[in-house]
Amino acid sequence: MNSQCMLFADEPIALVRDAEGGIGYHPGVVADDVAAAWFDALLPSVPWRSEERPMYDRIVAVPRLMASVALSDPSRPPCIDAALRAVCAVAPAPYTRVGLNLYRGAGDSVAMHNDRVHGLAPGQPIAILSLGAARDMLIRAKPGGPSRRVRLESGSVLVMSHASQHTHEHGIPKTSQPAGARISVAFRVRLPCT
Ligand SMILES: O=C(O)CCC(=O)C(=O)O
Ligand SMILES: [Fe+2]
Repeated sequence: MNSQCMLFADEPIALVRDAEGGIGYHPGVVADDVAAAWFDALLPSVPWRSEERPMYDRIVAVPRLMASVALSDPSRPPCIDAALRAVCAVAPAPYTRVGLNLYRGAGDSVAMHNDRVHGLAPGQPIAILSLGAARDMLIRAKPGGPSRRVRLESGSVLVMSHASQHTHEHGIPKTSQPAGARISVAFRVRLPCT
């Protein structure tokens, strides 16, 4: 890599622009060894749950494990606080809750969707820290058209504005390439009593 590339290696990449900051990808927010240590700490300590949902005439398992932890929960894993500080360095906000996803391998995914904004504080970002294996995210404007593909590397933070949830969808498709496990840690600002 030449010095020009080195200089800009960790620059944020704007993927979507809007009045609230749009959607941006911040590579290298957390060093690789730190991200790996947080992955190793979260994998066994988070209360992962599997969910089912109806699909046509069947009930199917949601293809990933999920968990949710309040940032005020005294039993939260300590690295959540360290992760919060790292995320606040690029997307400061009064976060209240983290939603975690565990993609066990290449077959785990999340379908294209926007995050439900009901109960989230207007104007506040959603910041997703990636740990473990890199996976691609697709981002597409709601009217349809081409998707933008962004590789979410371990230690990166993807920041999405509240407004962008009305205009764009995002998802993590299954991949035909072998993939190790990945944990995403999504920081959100919930309104009180929702
Ligand atoms: O795992 C990710 O990076 C995305 C997760 C996501 O979109 C969600 O939990 O709503
Ligand atoms: Fe989402």
